[in-house]
Amino acid sequence: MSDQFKKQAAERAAEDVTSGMRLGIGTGSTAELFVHALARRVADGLNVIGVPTSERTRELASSLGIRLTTLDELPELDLTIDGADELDAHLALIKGGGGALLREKIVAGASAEMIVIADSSKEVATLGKFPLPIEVVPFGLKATRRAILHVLEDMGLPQNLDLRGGAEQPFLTDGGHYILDACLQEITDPGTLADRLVAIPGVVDHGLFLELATKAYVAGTDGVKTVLPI
Ligand SMILES: O=C(CO)[C@H](O)[C@H](O)COP(=O)(O)O
Repeated sequence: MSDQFKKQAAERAAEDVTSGMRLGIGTGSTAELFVHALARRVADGLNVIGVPTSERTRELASSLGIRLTTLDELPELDLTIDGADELDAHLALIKGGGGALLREKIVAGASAEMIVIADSSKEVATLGKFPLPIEVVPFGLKATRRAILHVLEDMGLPQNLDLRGGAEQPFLTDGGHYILDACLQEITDPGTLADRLVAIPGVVDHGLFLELATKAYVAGTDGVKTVLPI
């Protein structure tokens, strides 16, 4: 069922794309459904250019005939469309379940608008049930991990931090970094947590996307609803 909802949200977002747009194209299963919907419109004559947020998305979009470039070639975008792991009523997000958070955030930050596409299971009152991905450089991993744990302790948050993929074969992002997933349950002050995490040397970025999304299409049993940040 959730796949059907993801498809409905993705197809609704594809309707918002108009000819001439410079698009950021997200990563994940919902974003992939958007890529398919966009490719159908491109085949019908829609003229757009896209910047993918991962190598995975680049391969799919290019195989479906969507014209692509890089953010270096096109540093200003009109619209990014991407999935999310969680969204709240302010359209604060947790992203990075697919490991593409850094490029996703850079691309969303370069875009005038960001539309989130999701099934209704992703809507939450408070962010944090989904583990927060924190992207770190491999050098000094243990020291960086300790510094993150210190911040979590200081903020009264649970100190559960897992290296994605495990120590034997850590997951590597497109940028060659590791991901630490923080199981926090309830993030009551995402702004402070975001600021404190990025201030740690060794932390590249984290999956809190604050004040980036301008609209969401959330699909569920009642159809696709439009959510604007409160
Ligand atoms: O942030 C992401 C990838 O880094 C995805 O947008 C997020 O994980 C949602 O994925 P899906 O659409 O497969 O549920």
